[in-house]
Amino acid sequence: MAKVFVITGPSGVGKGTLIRELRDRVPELELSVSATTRAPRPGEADGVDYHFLTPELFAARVGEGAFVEHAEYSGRRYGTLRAELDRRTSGGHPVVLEIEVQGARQVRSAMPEAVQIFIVPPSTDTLRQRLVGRGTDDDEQVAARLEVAVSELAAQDEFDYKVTNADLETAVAELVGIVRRESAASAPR
Ligand SMILES: Nc1ncnc2c1ncn2[C@@H]1O[C@H](COP(=O)(O)OP(=O)(O)OP(=O)(O)O)[C@@H](O)[C@H]1O
Ligand SMILES: Nc1nc2c(ncn2[C@@H]2O[C@H](COP(=O)(O)O)[C@@H](O)[C@H]2O)c(=O)[nH]1
Repeated sequence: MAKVFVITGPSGVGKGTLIRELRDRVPELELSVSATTRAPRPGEADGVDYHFLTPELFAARVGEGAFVEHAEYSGRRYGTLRAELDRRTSGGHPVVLEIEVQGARQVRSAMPEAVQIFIVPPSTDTLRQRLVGRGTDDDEQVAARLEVAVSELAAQDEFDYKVTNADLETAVAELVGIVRRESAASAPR
């Protein structure tokens, strides 16, 4: 069985950046591409960064039971399509999901064997600086994301692992260690 890793934590903490670096070092690690109703950012491509769905199509897919988990975040919908996850796990390679905390909880119920990792920012100030520095969200969106971050940070002890993303290299090395250790532990002998 393919090992599933959930990487969660507040928006702007560096989940996407860490996963890119992690996949450079663990090339067999597959990324499950999420679905969302938010608009693509400059440079984002459909099917690569997200499956971009209209609100109507997303709702229809929810009705069909097509999602493993889904959640509303900052006024938009996000979710993991069962078909996407099945396709990624079918090769037997480890798979990573990058999702917010409500979705991570749903995955914990549906797939208790999945390894859940919470990424912690060095401080709330640093989180704000990263969100602002990324330049993808206006002031109102940054404030909304920081408000959600407060409750997400309060949930960090629910997760199997906590990794602080202060120095990028240190955090990536920690993630590589977790993925390699957990994958080896579940490999057939
Ligand atoms: N260790 C780090 N040190 C400094 N900057 C970082 C570090 N990790 C990530 N960043 C920067 O922080 C910003 C946010 O990172 P990223 O987009 O990866 O966050 P995210 O958690 O994936 O956000 P979202 O959940 O909104 O997708 C980016 O500009 C990224 O370059
Ligand atoms: N529950 C889910 N959350 C997801 C999924 N894909 C991404 N996300 C999370 O949403 C927020 C906002 O993302 P952004 O791309 O608009 O910055 C962030 O925390 C993501 O991790 C998903 O499939 N399910």
